[in-house]
Amino acid sequence: MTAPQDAPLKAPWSFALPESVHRVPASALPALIERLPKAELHLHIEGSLEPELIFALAQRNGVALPYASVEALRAAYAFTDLQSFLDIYYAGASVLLQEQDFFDMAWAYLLRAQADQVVRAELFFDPQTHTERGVPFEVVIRGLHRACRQAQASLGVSADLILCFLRHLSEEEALATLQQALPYRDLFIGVGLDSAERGHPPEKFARVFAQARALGLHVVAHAGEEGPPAYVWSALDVLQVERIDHGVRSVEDPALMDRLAAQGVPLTVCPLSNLKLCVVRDLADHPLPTLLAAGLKATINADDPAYFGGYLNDNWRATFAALPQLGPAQAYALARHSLEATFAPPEVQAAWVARLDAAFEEAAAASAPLRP
Ligand SMILES: Nc1ncnc2[nH]cnc12
Ligand SMILES: [Zn+2]
Repeated sequence: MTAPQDAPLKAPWSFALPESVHRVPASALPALIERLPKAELHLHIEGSLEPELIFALAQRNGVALPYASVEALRAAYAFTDLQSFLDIYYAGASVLLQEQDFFDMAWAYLLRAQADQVVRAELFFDPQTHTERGVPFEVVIRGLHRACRQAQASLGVSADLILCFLRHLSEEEALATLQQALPYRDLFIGVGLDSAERGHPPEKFARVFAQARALGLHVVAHAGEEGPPAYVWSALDVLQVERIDHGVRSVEDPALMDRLAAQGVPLTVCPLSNLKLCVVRDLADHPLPTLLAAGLKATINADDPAYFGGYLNDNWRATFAALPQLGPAQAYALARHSLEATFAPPEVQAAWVARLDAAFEEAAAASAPLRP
């Protein structure tokens, strides 16, 4: 007699779940999560600057820091909202002066990403944070780009850069930054929008995003982190973004949820960031399961790992530990969404998805009961 087949889980996503997903027991999930190939799509490279590297660069560059030690700096990482974090984050970036500093910061992150099985990283950088202090744009982008190329060559990690405009500054300053970036057009793949969200709606940057699109650049924007669902609507309608960064407040607006699901717009969700910046009170309250159940293309990302207590796999681990609604099907969907939401060519994405499927197949086979 053959065992009755489990009814296939009804997945609301754009792909069928491989059959192996149903054969992975929940007990095998923590180890499997560590090994899954993933993409990191929401990572501010300046937010990967660990206190130890801040102190080492401060010493190398003769920069005075307002903290006596690594421990004193780390102790200041107690945030009440986005702005309280940004104040410390911009201060930390002040030690970055030379091309080698930008390389060292990005290289440290890329090594860490490789350990978390990141196959693709699309890294945000904030040039205005540096050019405002007199560091030339070229110094910033050449150091970061060299680390990305070396990651592909020696770590097998595919990495590219996304230039973010600071939304607390004016659109004129963003336009000037885009002009400054044009000679280096081949060294970055897109533009984004970050920094203080409240009071700085996406429509403030309509013209600079139109210019970026006309140049053939990819476009993404932070929206719906602290800001209202209306900012997600205008990021889609006015900026015409391809992905929404964060977007967690979309759960407050059922019509917006329908739109995001119908259009398959990826959301780059950052659970530990949301916890540390008090966007959610507890990870157990995080809307990620609701987003997935509604068929949205949600992904897990680290945002600013040096400040929020964890890199990519730390985010996966903490999120799955806090939310029992998340099982093997959701792990598969989250990893697959991340790979298919990259700006890599479709055939490259397909090769990564094949590795994802193989990881699930291997875990299912290893968990199968032995036949007598
Ligand atoms: N979480 C975040 N939100 C907005 N801007 C940022 N810059 C760095 N991290 C950020
Ligand atoms: Zn962010």
